[in-house]
Amino acid sequence: VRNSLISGNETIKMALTIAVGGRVWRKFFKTFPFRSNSALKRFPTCRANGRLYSTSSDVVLVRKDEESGIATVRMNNPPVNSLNPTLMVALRSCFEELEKDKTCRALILTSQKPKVFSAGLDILQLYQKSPDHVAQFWEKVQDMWLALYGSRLITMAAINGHCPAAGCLLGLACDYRIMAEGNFRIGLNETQLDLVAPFWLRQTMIDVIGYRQAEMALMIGALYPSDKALQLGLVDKLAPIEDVQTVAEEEVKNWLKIPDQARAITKMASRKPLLDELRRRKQEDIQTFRDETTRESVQKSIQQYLEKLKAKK
Ligand SMILES: CCCCCCC/C=C/C(=O)SCCNC(=O)CCNC(=O)[C@H](O)C(C)(C)COP(=O)(O)OP(=O)(O)OC[C@H]1O[C@@H](n2cnc3c(N)ncnc32)[C@H](O)[C@@H]1OP(=O)(O)O
Repeated sequence: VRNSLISGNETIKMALTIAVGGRVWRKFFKTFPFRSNSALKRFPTCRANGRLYSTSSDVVLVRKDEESGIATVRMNNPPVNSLNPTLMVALRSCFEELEKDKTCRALILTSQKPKVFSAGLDILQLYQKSPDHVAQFWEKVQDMWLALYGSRLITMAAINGHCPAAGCLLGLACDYRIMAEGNFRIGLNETQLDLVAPFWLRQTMIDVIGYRQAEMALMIGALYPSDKALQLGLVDKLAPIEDVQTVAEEEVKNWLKIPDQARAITKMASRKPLLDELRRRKQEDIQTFRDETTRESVQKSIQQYLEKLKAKK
């Protein structure tokens, strides 16, 4: 239903707007200008082009190649890039700054620490916290996702290690996923923590791997090794861990041959309904998360999960 609505409404609306050169079209180009520039720069924190790309923390490192317009965004929150408020705010802010940068055309998201892309949400932020705390926490998850999933840029996940839960959420929000070969796992294992993936995350999983596989994967909270993930279409390509970044750059260069406008409009045509739905249901989604995670039985499960993580050593 969602897909037919997209083609039936959004695409026609967009095509008409393009044809008659209406307001939405002009607004689109005002919001998403397309250009590129020159010179390679490396930045220790979130600075690129002398401009601040994120918060003052160094949990996100950005390097932008001015010639190609490709920005590499590295998560740098040791030991496992768990998504705490600082990292999520920094990522969101970085995505938004790159979005505004007229010379930026593509974004590669990866981890500064090979072997773990991201361990997902910081579980400690969900344990024995006040309802207000978890509500604010969840809004940061939503905002980070909205900025990445709704980006006009080519977004590529260079998954150089484990990628569970909200790590996978980040990967699914990108346009293309390259994952390290070997004993690394990816998936939405929320049910293992007694959590239920929200509608928008569930939908992106369905969109990427199809209904039946997504339904099963979500129910059992499956974490797949990278070769199985490739087979399912959860990732698009595998590479040796040391080559993931290079392969991502090569792939982006292929995508850059496609005119930005047509690519970005096509992407928005398929993503806008889900983006709009989350924007519309944001408060309801926050309430669900707050009520679910603070439930006694869920708190117990989170506690047990944390104990299992510690006992692993
Ligand atoms: C209505 C409800 C809606 C809910 C929707 C929620 C959507 C998303 C949910 C989530 O993302 S929940 C998080 C799920 N994440 C996981 O299950 C991953 C758990 N971690 C691991 O499996 C492993 O850590 C790893 C990623 C495979 C890496 O293994 P490695 O051996 O390299 O490191 P560890 O020794 O396991 O960990 C080091 C250190 O970090 C702590 N830690 C690991 N993951 C997390 C985490 N997600 N949050 C907080 N802390 C984490 C781990 O306990 C270790 O701590 P120390 O023992 O060193 O203190």
